[in-house]
Amino acid sequence: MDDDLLCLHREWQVRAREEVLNVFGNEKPDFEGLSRLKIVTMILYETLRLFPPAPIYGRRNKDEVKLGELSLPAEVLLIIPAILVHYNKELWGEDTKEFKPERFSEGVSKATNGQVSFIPFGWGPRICIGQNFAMMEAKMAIAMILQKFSFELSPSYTHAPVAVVAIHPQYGAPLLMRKL
Ligand code: HEM
Repeated sequence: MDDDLLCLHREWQVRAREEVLNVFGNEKPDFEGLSRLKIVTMILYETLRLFPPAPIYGRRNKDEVKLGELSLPAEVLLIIPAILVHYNKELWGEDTKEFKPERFSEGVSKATNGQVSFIPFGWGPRICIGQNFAMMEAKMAIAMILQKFSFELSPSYTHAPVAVVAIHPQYGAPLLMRKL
């Protein structure tokens, strides 16, 4: 999904490549450098907002709990619609459907005004244990691709995100890669 969005928004592909080349040149990305990638991180967050791989997930409350005016008996299955939260206009503004990595230019808490409105990895004590690993892995893959290739969507691409367990492009995302 990230590569697709960088094809559709070439200006962000250019900005991300500039950053990657500034930080690593043609050297292999290392952990310290990956932590300094700001533009790439903004792009990743915005991609996770628009296309959260886990669009909904469930939680079961162990004991009876009061939630605002609701009283939930024990063992109720709660479905958390992360994708609806990510597209909520009250939380994100009228441009919620647009790809705008600049929302995250000052980090997640600024982008969300301190609310729990960005939840691609869940939230609270059971937040995804692999989130840092997943972010590092994605940054490394993107950095290595950006160092060596420019890319655009193949004309055969059809935009058809589908959720079967995780959100992914239904017909794949064929890219045309050009060696730099
Ligand atoms: C982009 C990649 C990933 C996304 C979007 C993601 C998303 C999530 C979400 C939403 C949850 C919470 C589910 C719930 O509350 O029911 C979760 C939990 C979890 N994730 Fe991930 N995840 C990702 C990558 C990974 C990776 C790479 C690992 C392992 C290396 C991992 C391991 C786990 C584990 C073990 C839990 C359960 C934590 C617990 O219940 O205490 N995830 N993940």
